[in-house]
Amino acid sequence: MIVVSGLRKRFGSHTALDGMSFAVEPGQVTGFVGPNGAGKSTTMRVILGLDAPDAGTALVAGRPYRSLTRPLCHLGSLLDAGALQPGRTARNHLLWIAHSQGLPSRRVDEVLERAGLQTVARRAAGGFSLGMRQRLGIAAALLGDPPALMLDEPFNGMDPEGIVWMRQHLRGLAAEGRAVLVSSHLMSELEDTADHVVVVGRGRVIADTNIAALLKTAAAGRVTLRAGASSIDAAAGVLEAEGASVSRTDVGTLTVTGLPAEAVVTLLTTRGVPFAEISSHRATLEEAYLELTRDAVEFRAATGSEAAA
Ligand SMILES: Nc1ncnc2c1ncn2[C@@H]1O[C@H](COP(=O)(O)OP(=O)(O)OP(=O)(O)O)[C@@H](O)[C@H]1O
Repeated sequence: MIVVSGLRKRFGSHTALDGMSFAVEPGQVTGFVGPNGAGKSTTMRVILGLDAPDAGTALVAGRPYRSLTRPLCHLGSLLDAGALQPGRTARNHLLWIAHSQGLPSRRVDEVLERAGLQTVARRAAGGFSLGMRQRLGIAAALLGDPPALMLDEPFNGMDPEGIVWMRQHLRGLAAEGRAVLVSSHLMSELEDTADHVVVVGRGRVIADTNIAALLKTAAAGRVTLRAGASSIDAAAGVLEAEGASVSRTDVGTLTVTGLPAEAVVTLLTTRGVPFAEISSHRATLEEAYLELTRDAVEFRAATGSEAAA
């Protein structure tokens, strides 16, 4: 388990971490999401002891990472897939790490197979695509068979097949009981992958929530109604008269809030207003993310100005 408490870190006058606190539980994939510059990589570097915080603590298995005797057996990490010696083969890259940590060579062949890299194991890693380097980084993170894993933007550079592989792989690692922390600046990348999400902005946590609960709240009370051009206005009028709020989201489509789907069906049927389809809205993770951060005015303003810059 990874526990981060009250981390603060300044680079000159810039505050990168402003009281970052969260825990990564075993048996689940925890998404670590926020816009560029939100402090995700800095947090991960602090967890690994690569950056020293000005305040706060980051503990792995109850201790600072640097004080662990065999750190790779407690936490496997992938921060920068490009950090390898280009002339070295994938297998030799892993052998070098394994031997430096007193791990047996057989682990190298096991993780190569797990990452789907057996056929390219004897090729120089310098010729690998970014997606293959990500796989090699994951193989390295697994060498010590650690109960916790931490991956910074592992979907970067992956083709669609690689993304599917990565999602299944992360889910498999969590199913084995490991605590898996995965950062991304795109909430949608974590669809069908994360069980839990820690949303960050400007160096602090905006939300720390279970994905299922988040999607349920985001979708709560929204109904999509499709009707023909001749009845759509009548449908809107009937529903508004009952206190619902109605907005036109597309031609022939209304989004209704304030009335459950069953009530919308009953009302339109009893008033004789024809409709083609009524469905409860299923929120996407991206929608839930936007809803979650809607009130964080400072965060949204920062995101906008950063985007403009
Ligand atoms: N070594 C450093 N020196 C100066 N500023 C830094 C340094 N490392 C990070 N920062 C700044 O700290 C802030 C947080 O950066 P960080 O890389 O942790 O964000 P991030 O959420 O990982 O973003 P990204 O998705 O772009 O990787 C940024 O404003 C960044 O410019």
